[in-house]
Amino acid sequence: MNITESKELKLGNVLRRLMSYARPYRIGFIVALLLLSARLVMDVGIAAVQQVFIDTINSSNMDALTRITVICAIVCVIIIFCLMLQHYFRFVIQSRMAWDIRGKLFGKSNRLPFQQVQSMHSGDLTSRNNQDAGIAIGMINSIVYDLGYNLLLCFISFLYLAKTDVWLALLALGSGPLVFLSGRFFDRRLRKLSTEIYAKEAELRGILQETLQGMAVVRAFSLEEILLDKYALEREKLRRMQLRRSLLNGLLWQSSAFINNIIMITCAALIALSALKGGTTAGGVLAFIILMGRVQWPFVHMSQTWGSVQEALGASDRVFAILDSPDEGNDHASPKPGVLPVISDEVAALQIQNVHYSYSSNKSNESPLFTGINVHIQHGETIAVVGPSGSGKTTLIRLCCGLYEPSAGSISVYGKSIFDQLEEARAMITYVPQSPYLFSGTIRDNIAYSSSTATDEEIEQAARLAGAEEFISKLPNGYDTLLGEHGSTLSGGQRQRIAIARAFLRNAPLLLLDEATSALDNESERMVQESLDLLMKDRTTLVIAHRLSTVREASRIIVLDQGAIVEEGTHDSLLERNGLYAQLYNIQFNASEQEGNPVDELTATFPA
Ligand SMILES: Nc1ncnc2c1ncn2[C@@H]1O[C@H](COP(=O)(O)OP(=O)(O)OP(=O)(O)O)[C@@H](O)[C@H]1O
Repeated sequence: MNITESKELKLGNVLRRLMSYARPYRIGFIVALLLLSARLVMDVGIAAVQQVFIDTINSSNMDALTRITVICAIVCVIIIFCLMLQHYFRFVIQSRMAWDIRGKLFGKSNRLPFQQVQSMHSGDLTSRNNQDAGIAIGMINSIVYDLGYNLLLCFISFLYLAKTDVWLALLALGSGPLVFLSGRFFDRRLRKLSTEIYAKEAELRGILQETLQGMAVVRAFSLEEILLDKYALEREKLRRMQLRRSLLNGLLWQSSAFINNIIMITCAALIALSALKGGTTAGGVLAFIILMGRVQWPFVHMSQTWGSVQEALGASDRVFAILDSPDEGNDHASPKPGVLPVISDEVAALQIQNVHYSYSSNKSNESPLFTGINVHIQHGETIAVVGPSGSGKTTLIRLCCGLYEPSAGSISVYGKSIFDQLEEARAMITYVPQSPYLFSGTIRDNIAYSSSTATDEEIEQAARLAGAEEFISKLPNGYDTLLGEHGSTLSGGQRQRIAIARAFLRNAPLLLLDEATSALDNESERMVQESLDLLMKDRTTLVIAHRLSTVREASRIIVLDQGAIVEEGTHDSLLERNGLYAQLYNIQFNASEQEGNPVDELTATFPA
């Protein structure tokens, strides 16, 4: 199932699943429900007390009046204390449940197939985690506490009314289902509209997020107006949807209130008539009218809050669409850090066998990128992948990391299948992407992400090997310097060296490297390249190569074109062959030499 198309789940199913989040807090949940009975005493008691007050005033009994007043005051204080406690319990439990479901969503987002996450906007995932999860948990609490309480109130009030006039009590009760059913006409529309509104809100959040992240480009290209218009257009669509939802909610509320009021007036007139005939006292009429409201209220409340329940169901559908998605790979065992298979020359370091892959899930629409690609790398080899832009170099590396799942074929790392033994296979890999991703936090944390058990000495050793020590020591707090978002307070070369330090610390036997093409100044370029050379030493490496030096020194070069390996060999043999590789080489380097610019082996880049 595509995550973005949420499936409508049955109400019972949603409630059961959401209630499972209350299980760890069941004692507090029950205590909160018991404390709620204080409100029941207040709501039913107030009618009884008013009846007694009026009848006592009519009989002019001053002693009884004083006694009742004092008892009422004491009971009131106790009730208020219980309700405060109930409110506290309810808040704590609700926030813990929301915390738990958000934690589950966060964990799940990290295990979803990479391609699925790529197809979603990060703003959408953020919305599901923050807003939708909160709304879903809020619904379950409001159903259990408010609806549960109101139904109990209805039952007790009904018993009290039946004591006065059983037929009128039944009439008041009978109006309830009528009120509730009148609102059901709007259910489906409200739920569908709510799902659409949450998706649109997520989209808007995404636009905002993207604009903030790309602020430098926005300013440099003066995109402010264009983006504002785009935002305003989507905002207007959202406003209209919200307006439609509010109209539907208004209709739902008013239709239930209308039926309720008609029945209320009829019953009030009939009980007043009964009092005139001596059937009850003035206090009895007052108590009857108050309690009749209590009997009808749960249905009115249910009918009106049913709209909110439909909205919350829309949010729940979006939350469960994530939680119900299968994890990436077929390996559902927990990771076993540090359990590396024995490396032997008999087992290929990387074996890509007959792999087929297409970005489109609907294969008839788009021709596949790979149709049976084979790569075999022995331990210790360095294989450079070159090819024109869009030929499939990055996709190949991502397939090796298990980020994408091929439609056919197999990939194994040191004998471990990347799909059936994903965690074990990944433990053998270090992936250094073209643009390093740094998290907010300290430099130390950022290096340590690749090994949860690393000591400070090991982290510093990794930084030293990556040539990062010098600039880190000049920072105000050294390794404990806090980085800005995505490491924005560091230069491009410094960020790359932190990423290389991470790779040293991980110390996995297979290095998957996407060489950076971004222009660094010659000095930074040289330093980064030296660190990378050191990293590649004694490791098996599959590198998307851009530097001439990397390509020249590779044990083998694979030339990709439109998803197929069109040439394979060493630098000299491929030049001799005079095919695509020689063509790419000549465009870049011969031309530059002919123009009188000698090629710098370290910094010269291969075309992509
Ligand atoms: N997420 C994606 N969804 C759909 N198509 C994609 C996606 N990523 C890449 N492609 C397509 O797959 C093909 C190969 O892309 P890939 O990024 O692997 O090429 P590349 O050789 O690494 O290119 P470059 O050197 O420009 O980085 C391209 O045609 C590209 O448009």
